Amino acid sequence: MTAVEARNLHYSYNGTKVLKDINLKIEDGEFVAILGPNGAGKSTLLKCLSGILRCNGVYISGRPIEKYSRNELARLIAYVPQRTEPGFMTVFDTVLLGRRPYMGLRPSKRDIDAVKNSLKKLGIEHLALRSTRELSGGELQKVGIARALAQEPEIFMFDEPTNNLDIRSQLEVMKLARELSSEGKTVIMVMHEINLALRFAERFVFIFNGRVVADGGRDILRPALFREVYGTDVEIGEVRGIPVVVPL
Ligand SMILES: Nc1ncnc2c1ncn2[C@@H]1O[C@H](COP(=O)(O)OP(=O)(O)OP(=O)(O)O)[C@@H](O)[C@H]1O
Repeated sequence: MTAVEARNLHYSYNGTKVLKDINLKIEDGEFVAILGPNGAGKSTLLKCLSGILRCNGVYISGRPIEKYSRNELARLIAYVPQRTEPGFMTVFDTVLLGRRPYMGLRPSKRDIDAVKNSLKKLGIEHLALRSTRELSGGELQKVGIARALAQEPEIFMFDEPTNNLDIRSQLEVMKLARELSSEGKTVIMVMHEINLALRFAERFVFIFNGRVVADGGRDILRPALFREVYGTDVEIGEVRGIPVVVPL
């Protein structure tokens, strides 16, 4: 079934059009990387698809996004922003916020367990009682991802989740995303690290000047596409069977 769909999606900020006629159909369990240069409209697209920005033409499981209540949407979609803002709460309580769509006045054992499991998955249990104001950029990034896991949604939308992460943590996050997708969750990830995208995602959507200019599997990744979208020459090779893009 189609998890997320955009039909003739347009979006403007103060009269300036940044998304133009976007048509996309993302199926349940797909792992899609959204790629493209700075300012192309990737984050805006993710915000439209997640309901953070109100746009016409977004459908979640075949139903217009505006027909869902906030709570319904929060059970379906977890959106992880580019930057998780630090606050006065502990890491544990911040991740517990992901349980809000399910929680009554007090967290249940199920809520607590979901938080503990998410912290464990991200390898940050030792930070549970630290204030989020005392974390490094990468640690904070992991807190944002843990909060999304605790939310137990059907669809994950990540905006550059590997930002601030060291190479080992980058791999862990990408493996986690692939695991989610193999469990049937839909993963939509805005990212710049083309080689990580190539290795882990199964579909690539390139945004350029607010439009989808390419959409497909590894076979669409040709040097001509990189020249068109990024204005740079690349060579596409392979290491241990994994495709690698090298800018020249
Ligand atoms: N809140 C806003 N108000 C006005 N213009 C905005 C706003 N947010 C983004 N823009 C503009 O919209 C365009 C698309 O921005 P967006 O953040 O979607 O790009 P992006 O592809 O995610 O870029 P990056 O890779 O640099 O994160 C840019 O020209 C940006 O300056």
